[in-house]
Amino acid sequence: MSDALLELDGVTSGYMGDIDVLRNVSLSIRQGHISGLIGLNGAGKSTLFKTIYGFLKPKSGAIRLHGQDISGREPHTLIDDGLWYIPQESSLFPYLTVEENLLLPLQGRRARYGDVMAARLEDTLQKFPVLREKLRAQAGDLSGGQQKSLEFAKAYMVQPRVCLIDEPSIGLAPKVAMEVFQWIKAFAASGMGILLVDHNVRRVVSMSDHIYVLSLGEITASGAPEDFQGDLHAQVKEWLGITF
Ligand SMILES: Nc1ncnc2c1ncn2[C@@H]1O[C@H](COP(=O)(O)OP(=O)(O)OP(=O)(O)O)[C@@H](O)[C@H]1O
Repeated sequence: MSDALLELDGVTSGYMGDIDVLRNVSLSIRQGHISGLIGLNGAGKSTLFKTIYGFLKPKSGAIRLHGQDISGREPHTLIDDGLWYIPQESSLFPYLTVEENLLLPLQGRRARYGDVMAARLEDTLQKFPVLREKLRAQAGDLSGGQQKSLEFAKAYMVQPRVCLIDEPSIGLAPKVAMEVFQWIKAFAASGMGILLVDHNVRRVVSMSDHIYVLSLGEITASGAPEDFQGDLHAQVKEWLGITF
């Protein structure tokens, strides 16, 4: 039996009719591991996230979370089963305060979180101190870096078993981006399984336990980071099928 938390087995998916954006994609995410996904613009990385998280229903193949097939399940039910998604675009409610944004996912799940909500909030504010002084501020009034902190703090509040993270460093100053990568490492160190996409390929390769290369909707290479060291620039071109 596989020890993967999340597993894709031959998944084919797309937005309309007979146009397949993802073709026969198989990958797995293990506890405490970062799986890095790299690919050119338009390769299908965001489509892969949307398919796993239930926004798109696979045409074929299976997506298993803790061994259960979740293909096509509603996103909110996946949260209950320990899956969380930090999308490239904001998932915050801009007119709610920082505190309301943090508590919202837990308030809808009182049976699970009712007893731990206050302690979880305090723990989260210790991990993300910048948010403590902004608790009563509207999320939409925060800077870009603070909003990204809030996205990760929200995930920390829920403490999922698997976290999908799409382009977390895009548009951030280098210092803030470094902080974001530290949070991701801390998430994995706490036992979370991570699927990470970022345009900073060198960073993704250096911090992942396993790499997948997605090219035109197909996984064209995969392996341990050691297999991906050396002349990264030339290798990336080869994996992605770029010839000049
Ligand atoms: N809502 C949609 N409807 C139809 N086609 C879409 C939709 N979203 C994306 N696509 C198409 O699916 C393909 C893959 O796009 P996707 O956004 O998944 O790629 P990506 O690897 O995440 O690229 P990027 O790095 O630019 O975000 C592209 O050809 C894109 O035009």
